[in-house]
Amino acid sequence: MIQISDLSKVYPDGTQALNGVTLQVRQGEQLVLLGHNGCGKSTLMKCLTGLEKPSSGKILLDQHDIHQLRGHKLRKVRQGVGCVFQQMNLVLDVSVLQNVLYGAMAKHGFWRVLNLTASRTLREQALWALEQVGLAELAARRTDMLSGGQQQRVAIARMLMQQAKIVFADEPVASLDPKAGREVMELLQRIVVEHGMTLICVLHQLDLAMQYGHRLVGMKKGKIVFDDTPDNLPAETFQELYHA
Ligand SMILES: Nc1ncnc2c1ncn2[C@@H]1O[C@H](COP(=O)(O)OP(=O)(O)OP(=O)(O)O)[C@@H](O)[C@H]1O
Repeated sequence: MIQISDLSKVYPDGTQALNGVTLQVRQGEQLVLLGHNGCGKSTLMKCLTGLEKPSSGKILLDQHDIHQLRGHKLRKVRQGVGCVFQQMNLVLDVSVLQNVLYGAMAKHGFWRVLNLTASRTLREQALWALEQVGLAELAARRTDMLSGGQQQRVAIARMLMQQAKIVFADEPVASLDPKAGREVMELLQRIVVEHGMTLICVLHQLDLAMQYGHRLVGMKKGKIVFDDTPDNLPAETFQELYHA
């Protein structure tokens, strides 16, 4: 369960990016965040992943306040959180297998997840994760030799390796062509459903949002302006949301 209570964020230059966001996301829910450029979606994702500190309010991930935790306890909570971001957060000059092995770093430490020193079990797990995303045959390839869609698949394999319970995806298909984007969303949804993960995903494509979100949350000027299932949202609501 993710509980966000009255979250606000004011950047040092005075920009108010979030203004009293309150949201509860149940285990296994797939939520899509929508909204015009600059409405605060990425800031919310950064607060959720701990990259930005909120100015006020609280975020509980499975009852743990991530902005209060330190050291071992923080690492333990982070271990259960997978990220698939637009800037893919992969290490590009190492192998695909190595990137997937990094998914086990929070649990096993840096030295034990290096390809040369990792246990056979860990390497088998990483290969299994790559099989799940259809990339096992590219395990030894340098990551920067993969296409954008393949790199996103590696990020999904890494999150499987991590045994993530919660997945934050910030515009995971933004840099992909429509076909590759749809394939990545299809894969992400299948993995999330199969493993009972909770997903919060920022999307700009309304068709993808309608197809892959069980729940759509719209933001405007740092606030939530709707929160409903795709079936319950009239087309005008979307138009209003994206009206400049
Ligand atoms: N580091 C920062 N310092 C100051 N202002 C920032 C910073 N990061 C974001 N902002 C501002 O905060 C507001 C929200 O930005 P944010 O990136 O969260 O929006 P967004 O909805 O993700 O937009 P997009 O869809 O374009 O990615 C914007 O006005 C943006 O200019």
